[in-house]
Amino acid sequence: MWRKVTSTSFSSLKSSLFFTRLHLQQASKHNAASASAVSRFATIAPLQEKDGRCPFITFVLGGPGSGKGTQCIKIVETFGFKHLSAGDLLRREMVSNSEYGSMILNTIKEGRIVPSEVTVKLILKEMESSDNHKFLIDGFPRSEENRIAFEKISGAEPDVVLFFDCPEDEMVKRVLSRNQGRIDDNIDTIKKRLKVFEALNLPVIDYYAKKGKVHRINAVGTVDEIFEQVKPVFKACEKAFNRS
Ligand SMILES: Nc1ncnc2c1ncn2[C@@H]1O[C@H](COP(=O)(O)OP(=O)(O)OP(=O)(O)O)[C@@H](O)[C@H]1O
Ligand SMILES: O=c1ccn([C@@H]2O[C@H](COP(=O)(O)O)[C@@H](O)[C@H]2O)c(=O)[nH]1
Ligand SMILES: [Mg+2]
Repeated sequence: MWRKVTSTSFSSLKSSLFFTRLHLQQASKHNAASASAVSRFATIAPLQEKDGRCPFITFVLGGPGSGKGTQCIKIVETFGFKHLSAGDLLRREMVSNSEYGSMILNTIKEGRIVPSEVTVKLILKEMESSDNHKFLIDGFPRSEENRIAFEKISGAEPDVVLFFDCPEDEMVKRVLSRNQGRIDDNIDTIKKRLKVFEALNLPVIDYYAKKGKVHRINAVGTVDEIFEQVKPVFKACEKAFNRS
């Protein structure tokens, strides 16, 4: 549970983040009590502080093959985040004898989006069990429904949203040469993923852009060139990393 801030020396950024979260958490409690839509999440608890520090949450968004995972590895090395790829969590769940296994397999094959209930549960479980309090949530939220579910259940909003903006032909080229044996790295599924990205994921980016949280990264160039655009985003947040 977030602790109430009493000091007046906090920066406006910090207090606005805190009060956004407090507001969301209060809204979450209210909604959990009153809205049946949320009742199916009842077994998931809102995010807790870790060692007196608020979780620092980054959503890493961009189309298929835009380089999210590649840049997350570099962010982890430089800034010490915990990287949670929603796609990786779903693939792990799929091969773990889970009741959701065949549903996840079929959904990924079709390039569609797994129900929020499943994905949010997996993400929050990983966040709760991590010693880290700085998270890169890669490839999530995929839709407004995902976003609303995450905010309601966790009681938190992202501090930062990275958007890797990449032309479609470059994304297709990268995915087709990825060679990691993914069942969705074929031209038919890629076309579907691109459509889903445009229809459902861009509205999430628009939503956070209106809140001033989106950092657009030009995802064309070498991995190092792209990381040069990413670095200042987190350098500017270093004070916020350890807020309580
Ligand atoms: N800047 C770059 N230039 C060329 N290739 C790149 C670049 N960044 C990543 N790649 C390569 O493109 C492929 C896709 O990258 P990555 O897996 O990071 O994308 P992603 O956004 O995580 O994709 P997905 O949403 O499908 O998981 C990988 O093979 C990666 O090595
Ligand atoms: O929040 C999520 C994330 C992913 N999926 C499904 O997994 C695949 C692959 O995701 P990557 O981020 O490219 O690894 C995606 O196309 C979706 O089918 C999801 O449903 N929800
Ligand atoms: Mg990825």
